[in-house]
Amino acid sequence: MPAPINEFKQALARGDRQIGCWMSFAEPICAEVMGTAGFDWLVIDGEHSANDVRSIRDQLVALAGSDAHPVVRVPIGETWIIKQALDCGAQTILVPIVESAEQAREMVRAIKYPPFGTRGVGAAAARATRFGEIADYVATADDQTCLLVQVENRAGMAALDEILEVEGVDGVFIGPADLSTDMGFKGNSAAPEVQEMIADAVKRIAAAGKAPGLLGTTPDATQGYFDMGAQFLAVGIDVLLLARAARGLAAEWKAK
Ligand SMILES: O=C(O)C(=O)C[C@H](O)[C@@H](O)CO
Repeated sequence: MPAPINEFKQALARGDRQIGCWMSFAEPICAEVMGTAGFDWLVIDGEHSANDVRSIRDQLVALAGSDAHPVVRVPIGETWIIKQALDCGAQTILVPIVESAEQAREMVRAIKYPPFGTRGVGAAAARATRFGEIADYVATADDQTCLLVQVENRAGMAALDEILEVEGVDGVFIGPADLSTDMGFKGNSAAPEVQEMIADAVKRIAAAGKAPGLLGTTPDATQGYFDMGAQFLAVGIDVLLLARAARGLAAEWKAK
């Protein structure tokens, strides 16, 4: 039995648009609810949410019955956390703050087994192999792992062309919040200068045959990124969905 097919990776390779959502509650039951919504992909955010490897694992379990593909964002691009996420059953890894082609190559190696890669071999007892049931996992997993790197500051943008030449990078996510802050537009990813840089990066990513990705947290921003051609596009964050709905409901009934 081979490793599960990564249909999200295949969709990106076909050029299909994939609509997703960020998950920041760091709670399995919330992931299970989000898994019923109909998104193509869902981010388990290990960078800006109170996630650890156990909660990441538990959210992967919660999404096992969903058609939404789980994307695990690790807190930082380090091999030890990536191998833990992969052994927990993640197949798609999102790495924040990638600033060079060498860093991107290191991340590609981290999601692949030796001799090409550096991923540690501990799958026999891991959830990734269904605890040993997937006998051919180690031999077949590399084709199903998917690497998405985040380019989200001026250094990364300066290295974007070299990053795009790295084989094994499947997609490049532009982080609007971090990019705008690094560009000097703190809290203002809508600044024309930021939007111009994002639009240019999306074109270059697509022209290189990689998938461009973005996250919009307001209708206008999301529509703008959709129109730019973002291929894997997150259209919201679970925490904001609840917070905004709750505030609106309270205001509606308290105003009566
Ligand atoms: O820089 C960004 O924007 C991202 O990487 C997404 C944020 O980290 C996400 O948490 C929304 O603020």
